[in-house]
Amino acid sequence: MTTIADRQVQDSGHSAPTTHAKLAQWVEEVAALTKPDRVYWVDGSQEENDRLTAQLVEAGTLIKLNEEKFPGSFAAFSDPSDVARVEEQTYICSVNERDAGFTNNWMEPNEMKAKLNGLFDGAMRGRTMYVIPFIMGHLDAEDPKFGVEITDSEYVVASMRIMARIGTDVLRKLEEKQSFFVPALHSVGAPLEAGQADVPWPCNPEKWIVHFPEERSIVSYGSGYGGNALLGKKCFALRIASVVARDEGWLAEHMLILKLTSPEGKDYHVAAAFPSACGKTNLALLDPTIEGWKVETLGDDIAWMRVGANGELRAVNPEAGLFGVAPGTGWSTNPNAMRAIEKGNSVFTNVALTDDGGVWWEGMTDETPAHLTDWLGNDWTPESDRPAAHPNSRFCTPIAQIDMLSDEYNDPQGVKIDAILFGGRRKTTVPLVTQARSWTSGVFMGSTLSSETTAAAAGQVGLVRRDPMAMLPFIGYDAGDYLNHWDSIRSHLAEDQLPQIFLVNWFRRTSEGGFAWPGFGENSRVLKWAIERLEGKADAVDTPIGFVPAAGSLDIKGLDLSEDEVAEATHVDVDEWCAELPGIEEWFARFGDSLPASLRTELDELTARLGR
Ligand SMILES: Nc1nc2c(ncn2[C@@H]2O[C@H](COP(=O)(O)OP(=O)(O)OP(=O)(O)O)[C@@H](O)[C@H]2O)c(=O)[nH]1
Ligand SMILES: O=C([O-])CC(=O)C(=O)O
Ligand SMILES: [Mn+2]
Repeated sequence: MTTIADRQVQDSGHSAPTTHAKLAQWVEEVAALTKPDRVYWVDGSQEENDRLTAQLVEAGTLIKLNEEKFPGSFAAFSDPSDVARVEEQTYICSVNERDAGFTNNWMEPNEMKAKLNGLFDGAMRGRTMYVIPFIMGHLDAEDPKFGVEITDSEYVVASMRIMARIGTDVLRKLEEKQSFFVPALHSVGAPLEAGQADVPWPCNPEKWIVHFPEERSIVSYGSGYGGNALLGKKCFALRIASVVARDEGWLAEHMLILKLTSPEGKDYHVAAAFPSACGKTNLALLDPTIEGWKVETLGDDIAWMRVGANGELRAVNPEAGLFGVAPGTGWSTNPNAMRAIEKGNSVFTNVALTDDGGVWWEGMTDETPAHLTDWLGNDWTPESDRPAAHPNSRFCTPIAQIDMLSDEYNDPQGVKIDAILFGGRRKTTVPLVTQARSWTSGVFMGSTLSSETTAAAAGQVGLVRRDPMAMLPFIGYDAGDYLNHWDSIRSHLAEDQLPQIFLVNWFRRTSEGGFAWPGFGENSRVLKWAIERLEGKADAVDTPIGFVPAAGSLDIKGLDLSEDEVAEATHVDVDEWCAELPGIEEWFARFGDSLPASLRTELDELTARLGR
């Protein structure tokens, strides 16, 4: 049988079908180290994807879904130990330890490289080594940001094809100017000895997700899971890009981007940073419940923002797909995501299977199917005492399948950001929405953002931790330098172009324990209030933490909430905020000298306003 790799090598006549000298050399070096059976250059075509996914079905990694219900779609089930990002094993190996900062793990680069060289020696034995040229952002961007991922996982190839622009077009563009590319090396760390049978989800108990910020390179070992293995996403577009952005004067952020049109036909753009599994995809695909307002999607996870010619903040989404949390995504909460998913061409990971070859997860439909195969492959019924889908199960779907995708998604110039939201998952203290008094006060809100941990990362869930700008696991350099960088962006923005900053919390609980705010589509009411603040229309109450909606200023028409219940969601409890202060002091103390003075002043002023 001719393997895919053989065919490609025969077609092109040589093992490195590129005129990019550095790339050819790197591929050769990696092949010599990892010793794969074959090297294959990914072209990104549909035909190639069909072959690869067929191969994955044969290997048992993918299950082909019911073609009528989910055309061209597949389900994958990971090893139960490989279901989320591994922050403990994620490293920023800057030359100086100081530059990794206290929020990152650090190891001396040469020591790390020696360790990785040991692990990668022969790591791809028995497997195919895939070379995936990719770009984050637009091919015709002014300064295109290229990457090349080398991986021994077909699942990664199929997923990267959805999440980024990949393949021959990218390679040709890369060759044109012999451009720089971020080398991103990935192996599942499971070489096959002669005659050894493969498993459906090869991975290694030992995992390393490593970034070399000065070199702008990435090495990932042992995991096949999304954020650990699809290296264009968190590793490149956030950790490495944040370093590039610091050096080049822009921002790489964990933010959704949406376009909002008011009943008067005025367009606004909002970027919002919430930690993993805290509502970005849901807000980005929001179906407004209020009359006359329209939402369109630009991005659901990552925003690259730079200062435009008129001193405005402009954002692009560098990704091409959604890698969304499945549980909680349903016809009642997020119909736009459901419609995009139904169009097919998707890869689902760790969801449950229905008996008719479809997928299901908690919250997808109001009615729970009577029988499922759960993500671990066991029979499942509504009586089972465990979730059918893993809490961090995901759908991976082309962004172009979103009906409400804005045309502006395709504009390499991006969109002008009018408002920035920072949000977290807090049961108490943080009101539904608060407008910052100023840019600096908004940066303070971002820098002290707190949220309960979720299933998106390995480890205990539900612990409150500080998560600056929702970037805690993704800042590729010293966190104090990062806050200083945010602070400094201010001086490049024109006074009349400054985005307004808001702090939001969809997850506050009532005294009875339920959500104080219905969330999802109803969050359009909060967006409306924010925009009306920009327009100078909505009333607000000046509180110690910022401006919150005055009674009656939040549109609750048609909502099954009383004014008292709205007050419970929006009120500022001074005692709760006073109790919050020691934690913020402790958090700031960790920055030492690198904390921007402006944020220290903000905290002092907040403390004074709270009467402490
Ligand atoms: N109560 C409530 N839950 C929400 C709301 N928005 C999202 N969620 C839930 O939060 C979880 C994560 O939502 P997502 O929108 O996928 O989060 P994300 O920030 O895109 O997550 P990542 O992809 O990990 O970065 C899902 O289970 C949602 O159902 C909301 O407004 N209210
Ligand atoms: O990176 C991932 O695996 C998924 C994701 O979007 C996040 O965790 O923020
Ligand atoms: Mn994310």
